[in-house]
Amino acid sequence: MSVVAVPGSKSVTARALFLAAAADGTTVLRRPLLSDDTDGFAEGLTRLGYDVRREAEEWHVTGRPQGPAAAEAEVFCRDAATAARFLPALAAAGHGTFRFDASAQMRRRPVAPLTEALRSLGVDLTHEEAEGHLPLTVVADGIKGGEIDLDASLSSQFLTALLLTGPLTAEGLRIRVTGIVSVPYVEITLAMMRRFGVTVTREGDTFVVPPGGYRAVDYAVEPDASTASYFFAAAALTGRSATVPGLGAGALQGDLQFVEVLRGMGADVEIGPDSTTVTGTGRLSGTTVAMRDISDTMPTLAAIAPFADGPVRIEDVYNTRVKECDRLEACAVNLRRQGIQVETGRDWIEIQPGTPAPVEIACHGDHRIAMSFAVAGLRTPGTTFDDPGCVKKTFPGFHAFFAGVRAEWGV
Ligand SMILES: O=C(O)C1=C[C@@H](OP(=O)(O)O)[C@@H](O)[C@H](O)C1
Ligand SMILES: C=C(OP(=O)(O)O)C(=O)O
Repeated sequence: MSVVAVPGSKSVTARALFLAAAADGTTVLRRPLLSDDTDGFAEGLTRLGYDVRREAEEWHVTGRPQGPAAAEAEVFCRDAATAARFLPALAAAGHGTFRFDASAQMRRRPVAPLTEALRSLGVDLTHEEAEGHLPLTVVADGIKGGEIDLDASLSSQFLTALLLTGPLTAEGLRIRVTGIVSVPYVEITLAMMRRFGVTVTREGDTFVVPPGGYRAVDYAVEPDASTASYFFAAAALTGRSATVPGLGAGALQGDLQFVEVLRGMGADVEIGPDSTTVTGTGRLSGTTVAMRDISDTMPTLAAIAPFADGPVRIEDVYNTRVKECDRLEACAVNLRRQGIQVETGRDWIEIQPGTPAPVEIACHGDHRIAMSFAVAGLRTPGTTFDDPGCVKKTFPGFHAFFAGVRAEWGV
């Protein structure tokens, strides 16, 4: 058995940073994720004029309920959609001129439903190049609040941005949502807002966010469940056992449900109060699974799918096409290059059993493609990567850490 202590959650760290910045008082963040995304988020807050002090595993953020201290700022969101979608909403609730830009990868990803919603609330927001994409400039003068419609079928992050911002508006927000994906991420948002003192209520499809401030707290970040999926999958694939501490029955993150997919394929799964263990049984059966709620783990499953004894079909994952890359396409192309038979449709992929050939994996600058195929590489010696460093988005130390687990398992 191996105890695999994975780094903190990206999603929880980003939300905690936002909430801490918006709260009255100084928040202590324990064991935040140290990665490019969260570094970019924290740097963005600093640029907006917030006081963020980072000491390794403990970050201190002094909030400003009235909004950014800076009257003008340029924020570079790197590859992080959390920063690119949450920070413009935070800035809009303040007063000043704030410009947001991002990497080429993030510039390609949509923000239109969010920016249209902000505009309908009266925010002066201009897209500099392509409409609905970064770079964009917000000329902020507070948000009065009110009622808005939001299409969250491409990303739940638009809704999270507005929910987090709601308490900073004068009258609160009523957000009527259609077509939502990644619902468990919205649950993380609501649970964390409650922890910082704000309760959102629901009336059917409408989220009702009251005005009134957040309070600073002492917040421990739980380990990242999407990152844990690589070690759970590796255990299932190699007949080993992986225990991830800090992620148990009370975990906030929906991606922990990936272990239920592995259970359905034949792995032994034990979810304790504060840890989860997956033990491989030497067998992986084929499966059909809808991953709309846990789509960051789609590449994890796709990469190990050829080792199942029947077809693996993953459905309802259209929005994986607008992540760091078109993940359905990237998985299909890499699997085909390995000699595996794959079919894809608009929102699904089906992978046939086979023996993958060792090839160079095309990462498309996507940390999840790299980490997923590294797991599959346990059974395909000779697998290499065109851009192994792209893991820095959420887990800069992944390759060394993974090598340590392999050494412990002797695989
Ligand atoms: O809110 C969040 O922290 C996230 C929401 C999900 O995105 P979508 O809502 O775009 O699916 C997920 O894929 C992403 O990694 C993190
Ligand atoms: C989709 C992801 O990230 P982002 O927060 O940039 O959307 C991801 O981490 O898989």
